[in-house]
This record gives sequence, C-alpha cells and structure tokens, in this order.
Amino acid sequence: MSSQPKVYVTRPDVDDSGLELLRKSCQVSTWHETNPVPRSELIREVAGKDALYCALTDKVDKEVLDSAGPQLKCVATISVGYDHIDVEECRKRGIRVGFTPDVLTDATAELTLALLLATNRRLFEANKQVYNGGWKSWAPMWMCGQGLKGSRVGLLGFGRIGQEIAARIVPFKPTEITYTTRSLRTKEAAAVNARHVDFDEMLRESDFIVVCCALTPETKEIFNAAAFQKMKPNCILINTARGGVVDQKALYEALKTKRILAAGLDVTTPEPLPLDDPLLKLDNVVILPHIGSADIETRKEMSRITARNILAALAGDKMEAEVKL
Ligand SMILES: O=C(O)[C@H](O)CO
Repeated sequence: MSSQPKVYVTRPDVDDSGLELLRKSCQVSTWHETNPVPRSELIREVAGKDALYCALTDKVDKEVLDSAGPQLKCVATISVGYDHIDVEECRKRGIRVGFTPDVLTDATAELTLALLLATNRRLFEANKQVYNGGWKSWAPMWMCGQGLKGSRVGLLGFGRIGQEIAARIVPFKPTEITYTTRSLRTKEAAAVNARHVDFDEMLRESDFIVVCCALTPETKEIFNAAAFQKMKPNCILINTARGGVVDQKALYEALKTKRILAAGLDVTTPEPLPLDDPLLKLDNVVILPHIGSADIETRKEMSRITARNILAALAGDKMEAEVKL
C-alpha cells in the first residue's frame, strides 16, 4: 500500500501541469467527466483523502468534510472566490483552505471591460442584426449606446480586481470613478482618482455600476428591487463577481420595465442559466458563461497554484495563497 498522501481532484480537465506536480508525490484520483462531479460521487470519493482539489462548482460543506474524515488537511480551490466552501467548518477542523487570487486579476479585469463595452455599445444586439436582416442601412440613431466618456462609474468592491478594472476604465475618460467598500482604500483609490461613496450614493449617481466584490452574507442579493429603484434609468449594471450578489428576478423586472438601461453578466444564478430563463428573452442584457478568468495562461497557472497550495499544506509549509480562517 502506498504511503503517499491521497488527493481527490474534482475536475479531470484542469491543466495537466498542476496534476503533474501533484503526481510526483501524491496518489491522485480524479472525477472522470468534464461536467462537475455529482455530489454523491464527491461524498464517496473524498473519503479517506488527505487533500481535496476542487472548483467553484463543488459545494464543500459539513457533509463533504464529514465524509472526508479527520485526516483531511487541505481544501484547495481553483478560483479566487471561495463562497462554495464552508470555511468556518474548515477552521473548526483545522483544515487549511487554498485559493488562487492575483493570478487571475488581469484576465478578469480585461473580461469585465470587454463585457462592459459589449453591453454599453450593444455589440451582441448589433451583431445579430447583421445576420437577421435587421441591418437595412446606416442610420443616424440606430444601435446607439451610452459611452463611458463623461460618465460616472461606481465599483462595488475595490480589491485587486476592482482596482485593475478602474485602471482600465480611466483611459475611457469617465467624469468620475467611485468605489463602495467597508473600509477606505485611500492609496489605491488615489492611483485611479476614485472617490469613496456609500452604497446609496453609488446607486443614485452612477451611469455604470460594476460588481467586483466577494459574495458574502452582506452582499448577497444587495442588488434587489429596492436598489434598482434607486438607480438612474440610464444605469448599466455589470457583474463579473458572483450571481448571488444580484436578486435575478428583481433584475429581470428592472430590465424589462426599463427601470435600468442594461446589464452585462458573466455570472448568474444558477449556472448554467436554464435555456428558458426569462433573462434570455431580453435585448438589453448580455450574458456570458462565467469566463472571467478564462485566459489560457491564467488557467494553467491557477491549476499549478492549486497544486502547490496542496503540496505546501500537506508538508505543513506556508501556502502560496491561503484563506485566513
Ligand atoms: O472565483 C473565480 O476564480 C472566478 O469566478 C473563476 O475563475
């Protein structure tokens, strides 16, 4: 019997460079399909493992940790978000939690800008017209959108990703960038000339609102009917963080009734969004399938960081990126 530590990997399609690192010193088993591991399988397979390599599609809760057993030392997710992991339960059991911040900051900021521009300049709507015969001729006011120049852009969240989004917005010449966070980020804000505002002011004043905060009990469905009611009718909401930050039914109503102008979403609830979801019937929403960090080199490095986090935790060393519990 091998004395190597046992690691269960919930995705067989993470970049092999990460799996290779693990295979050098661990006994690695993986779920075998590209769709997420079924919960019953996860619960069965995690039993007796020393580490779990998971993704945001896997809910790692008390039941999973119970099934793993007391030898489980580490849960490492190939994501910066860890709202799918019960970190409090991990803390109680002394299980270390690894994640992948920083490496995906630029890719996510880039995608956020792409989504913002696709939404405000109506790229997908316009592109459809080319194929469906809607393009009759150039027309003065046809397919006009709302430019970033001269606009007020509010960021909910101003961590690494928020700061990089702001830096990429500056060249588009907005009148003002504001940010809403619990504590001031004075130095970081100065770099992009951003002003701290409370959530209500951001709702009332912004032409664009970009969600780049973590999903926590505090931010869960913070964009609800009352919030949409306070927003300007020309406001465009962009969300590349987590679908749970937005009450999606309220968003649908706000978009349908033109309470707000448009939305660009890289994240939804649930994921994937069912094909009969009412949001898919609206013209004023652009939806992407959670591809914020989907840049090839970024995803490869995310795979390696997740592996290195596991190896460090198993050796009792400092992890490259560990969630403070
Ligand atoms: O949390 C994350 O890492 C993103 O949502 C996916 O890469």
